[in-house]
Amino acid sequence: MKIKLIFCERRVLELIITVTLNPALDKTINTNKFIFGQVNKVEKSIQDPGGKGINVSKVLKNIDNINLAIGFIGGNNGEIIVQSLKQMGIEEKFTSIKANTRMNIKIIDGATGETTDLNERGEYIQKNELEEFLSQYKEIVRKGDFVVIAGSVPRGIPDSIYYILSKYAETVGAKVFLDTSGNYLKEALESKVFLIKPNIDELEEVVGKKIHSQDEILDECRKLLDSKDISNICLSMGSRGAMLITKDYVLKAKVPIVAVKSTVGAGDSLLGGIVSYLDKGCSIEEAFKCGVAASVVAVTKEGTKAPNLSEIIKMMNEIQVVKEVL
Ligand SMILES: Nc1ncnc2c1ncn2[C@@H]1O[C@H](COP(=O)(O)OP(=O)(O)OP(=O)(O)O)[C@@H](O)[C@H]1O
Ligand SMILES: O=P(O)(O)OC[C@@]1(O)O[C@H](CO)[C@@H](O)[C@@H]1O
Repeated sequence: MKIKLIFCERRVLELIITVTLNPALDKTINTNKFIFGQVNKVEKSIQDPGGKGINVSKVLKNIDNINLAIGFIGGNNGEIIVQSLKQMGIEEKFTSIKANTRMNIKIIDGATGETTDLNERGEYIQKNELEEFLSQYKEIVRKGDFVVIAGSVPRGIPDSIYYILSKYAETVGAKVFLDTSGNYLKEALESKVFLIKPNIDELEEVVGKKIHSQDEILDECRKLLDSKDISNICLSMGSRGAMLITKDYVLKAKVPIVAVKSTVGAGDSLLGGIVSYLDKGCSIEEAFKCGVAASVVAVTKEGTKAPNLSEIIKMMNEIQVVKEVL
């Protein structure tokens, strides 16, 4: 593992930075059976700090990777998130905003195991708040860093924001890991990105067409890798596992059948596991296996909870990664 000395005023070596512009306090509501349009009895509800970058930070912390969480935070919900991160021992340097950070509701139907997400858009970010964040970002990100940019973007911020952040990282020599969708993803792909983690819907959105088979997935990913400056596409496919596609080969991983408690944050655990093991100096194959294992453990946990190291290592024994040369 790279030795990293922290912080924040004087930091010496490389760092993993997670960027969550639109964090959320995730409220998970468990019902025995969720019936739309009727009164539903809540069996249990819990709250977790959430937002995709923050979830990646939680995984990294559990696997012992020092990392710094940044983005926007405000109000009561923001305070709860910051306190939770402190308790977990996660370093943060969020930019304070006037508005309250959003709350996202996750409804779990105990009968089907399905999750329904009600995600708020996130309040407006003021111009001065964005400027403060950008100047802090530029102070923090340095050569050799891993920058994980993930999730949606709150109102008041241009579509080009992830392009701006990624281009800056490229300029200073930091590696970018990106997990977002829509225009934010499309625009960011005009910069150099080390890895993107779309699900099928997000991939279809980027390539502008429906994808029906695995051959088509590989074709479309190869076209994307040829036309953009992306090194790796990690495609998450829910209970069908994941693939990691490069110009030369594809890694395929199936996942075991597990008792699912909540799928929220599974994709973030996949990304977190990959980033963690790459940071420890492992090969992309090992890192991918770690990510897949982390994501499988994540779905067995209630709410938006991150898998821990021993659970991930145990699960890695059950994940087979097959490599096919393209
Ligand atoms: N039902 C499941 N059983 C086992 N593993 C699962 C299941 N659902 C998801 N996973 C694992 O989690 C990974 C990520 O899941 P998914 O493709 O749903 O991510 P996502 O769409 O990015 O989700 P999110 O945005 O909520 O994190 C999958 O590639 C798989 O490894
Ligand atoms: O609205 P976004 O930013 O796309 O997604 C937000 C979110 O659903 O993503 C995480 C799970 O991946 C949750 O913690 C959080 O509520």
